[in-house]
Amino acid sequence: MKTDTHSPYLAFSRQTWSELRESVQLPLSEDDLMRLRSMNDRISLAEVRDIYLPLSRLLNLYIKAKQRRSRVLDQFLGNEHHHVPYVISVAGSVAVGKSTTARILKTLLERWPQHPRVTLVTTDGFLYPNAELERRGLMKKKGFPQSYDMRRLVQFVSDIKSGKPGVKAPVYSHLTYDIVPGQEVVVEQADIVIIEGLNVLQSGMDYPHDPHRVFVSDFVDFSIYVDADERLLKTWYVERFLKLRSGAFADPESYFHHYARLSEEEAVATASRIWQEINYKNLKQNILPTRDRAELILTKGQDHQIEQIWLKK
Ligand SMILES: Nc1ncnc2c1ncn2[C@@H]1O[C@H](COP(=O)(O)OP(=O)(O)O)[C@@H](O)[C@H]1O
Ligand SMILES: CC(C)(COP(=O)(O)O)[C@@H](O)C(=O)NCCC(=O)O
Repeated sequence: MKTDTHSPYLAFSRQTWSELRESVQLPLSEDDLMRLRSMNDRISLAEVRDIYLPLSRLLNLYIKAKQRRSRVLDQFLGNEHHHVPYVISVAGSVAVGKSTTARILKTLLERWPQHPRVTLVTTDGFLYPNAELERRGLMKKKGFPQSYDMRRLVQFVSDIKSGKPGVKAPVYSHLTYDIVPGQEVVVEQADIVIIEGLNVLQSGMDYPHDPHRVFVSDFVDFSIYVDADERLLKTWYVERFLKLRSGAFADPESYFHHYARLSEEEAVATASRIWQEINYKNLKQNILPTRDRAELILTKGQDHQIEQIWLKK
């Protein structure tokens, strides 16, 4: 572990961090391993053991401390104890692996007796529907601050943190490339809510078109930023696009059905263009500048291996 007195972060190498797994009392069961494997067969189980397992232990300690603190406050105020979920956010570029990280954390955190109910929410549900984006001339700006109904997202997180029952979030489909009418995720009795999206560390400054004073981060207990070199990000974006081309794009319901007919070379060129014109621009302008607001930064190298961990002191 490196300590630089001027940095707000403690820096861990992969090796030092992985040694912390010794302190984890809940080893992975065969069942956990099966669940993780069925989620994404490219996830390395060594990675789960060395990186994500110690992280789940750290989160478990933070959550228990927060639960104790809120019981003390209720006792002091003479209030009946009410249950409020612990909120974890996961930020980073498109294709860095936010949703995979969020799903691994959900699987691991559910195993702890203090917080078995974990709900996952993605902020893409708060994108404006395509019809509205078209009306505003924003179809090529999906993922940029202007493309989200940020006030609705902030209200959603605020409702969760005020302990409201049955808080609802809209749902986005990567297949139809649009909000799914009538579908919603309901957050009910959750011990932990994981909110994943490229915008979760953004503040009012990032929304000059719609300035607001309350941010998602005001309601988040622990924030994570998943980071990687931009060349790796582009490779992962193109690889995912190629995978979708031979899978989901073949579905006539898919917004990108016409991409299924592209040759491999054409598909790589199309994905590279979308990356360069939309997602890379968004990364540079709106996502990367929020990285240092995170409590924890996971820096990935080749094959999604986490090489460095930065934890705020
Ligand atoms: N830990 C990991 N190990 C192996 N592959 C991964 C890992 N995380 C993500 N991927 C792959 O990288 C691509 C992007 O991941 P995804 O979670 O969809 O990213 P995001 O939600 O940030 O857009 C996907 O093809 C996914 O299978
Ligand atoms: C819906 C998104 C903004 C969000 O990305 P995610 O949270 O899945 O990383 C992104 O996947 C997207 O659609 N970007 C627009 C350009 C593109 O089609 O990739």
